Amino acid sequence: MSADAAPPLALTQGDPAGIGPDIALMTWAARRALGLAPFLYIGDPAVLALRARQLEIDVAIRESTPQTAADQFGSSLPVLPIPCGIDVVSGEPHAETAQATIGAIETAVSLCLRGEVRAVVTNPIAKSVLYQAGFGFPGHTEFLADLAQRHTGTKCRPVMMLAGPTLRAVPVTIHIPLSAVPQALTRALIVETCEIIHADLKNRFSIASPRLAVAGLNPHAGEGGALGREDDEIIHPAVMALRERGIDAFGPLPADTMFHDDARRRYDVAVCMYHDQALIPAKALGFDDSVNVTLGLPFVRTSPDHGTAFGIAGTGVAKPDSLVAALRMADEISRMHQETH
Ligand SMILES: NC(=O)C1=CN([C@@H]2O[C@H](COP(=O)(O)OP(=O)(O)OC[C@H]3O[C@@H](n4cnc5c(N)ncnc54)[C@H](O)[C@@H]3O)[C@@H](O)[C@H]2O)C=CC1
Ligand SMILES: NCC(=O)COP(=O)(O)O
Repeated sequence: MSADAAPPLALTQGDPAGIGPDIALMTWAARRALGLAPFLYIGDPAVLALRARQLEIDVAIRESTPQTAADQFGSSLPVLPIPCGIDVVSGEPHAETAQATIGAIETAVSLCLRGEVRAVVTNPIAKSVLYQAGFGFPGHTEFLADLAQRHTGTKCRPVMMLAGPTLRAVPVTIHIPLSAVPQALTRALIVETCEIIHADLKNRFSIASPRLAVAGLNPHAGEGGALGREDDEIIHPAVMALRERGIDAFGPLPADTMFHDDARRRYDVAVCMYHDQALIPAKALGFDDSVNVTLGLPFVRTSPDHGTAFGIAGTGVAKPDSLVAALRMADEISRMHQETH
């Protein structure tokens, strides 16, 4: 790395049988046209080489470190090697690769907390594959918070936000069954989530006075209690508490009418009560270019909004756009963060 160059971004492999390697290769191939910041790929060079042949992408794959990646990025794809230990077949996930997948994430976080990379960008993992290998977290979001906590000794509460050109949306509860949502929703959880959103929209997204639109849980936000009591008894008091703390939160809003074009102009983020309430509008409005960004972490983490897409891995059909958006967002936020520290 030349003396004045910023550290690279870290890009984890994700599930090696998924489209992570495809979109990483496509993104690297378009790096000049897109004006992308250098990234260091953390994963198995053999998987990448095989996928490049399948996709007919002409690329030199070069073993690298955070210190050498930025200089190499123009002429080759820099890789910090973490071998998978088996021959990976596109589209055929295998529990034996789980340790390498997890290892790539752990390595990226360690490097980031040591300042050797600027941000962590993760390719998609298949949760079920990792669960088979004993992975004890619902997804990256919770795992990254645990890693941060282990490194820093400070409690960390992560918040998932899907951010696209026309909508930012946060699910207050994430990967839990729908039937568990009403029990999980508490006034304290909503308030804490909104405080983290408010702080990060100001500090990381430069929104001076973020407006938080809080969704109801039940149809018509409970219709005065006739269609459920959580809206009046949990969500409304949470919104009041937030307003008392000076946060511009409003709601609970009927969720069916808060995502149309005019409604979205009235807020900076939609705070939703469960996974699909947030992710359906986010992906419907911007599947190709939305980014999954984790708020509340002591480092910057972004990810494409989509999953492993095993059915199209190795075919050339996968679009790299959401990964490109995730890399751009990680670059912007981490540069801003460096300037203010
Ligand atoms: N950040 C992460 O690690 C995420 C991981 N997942 C995991 O991914 C796995 C598969 O999940 P699914 O629900 O099937 O969602 P998915 O996003 O992998 O696929 C849904 C549909 O979109 C298509 N698709 C996805 N990405 C695409 C791209 N870049 N270009 C073109 N088409 C694309 C797929 O071919 C499929 O038809 C699951 O195990 C899930 O846990 C899902 C979302 C995020
Ligand atoms: N549905 C979003 C998703 O699964 C991403 O989760 P995470 O791995 O970023 O926690």
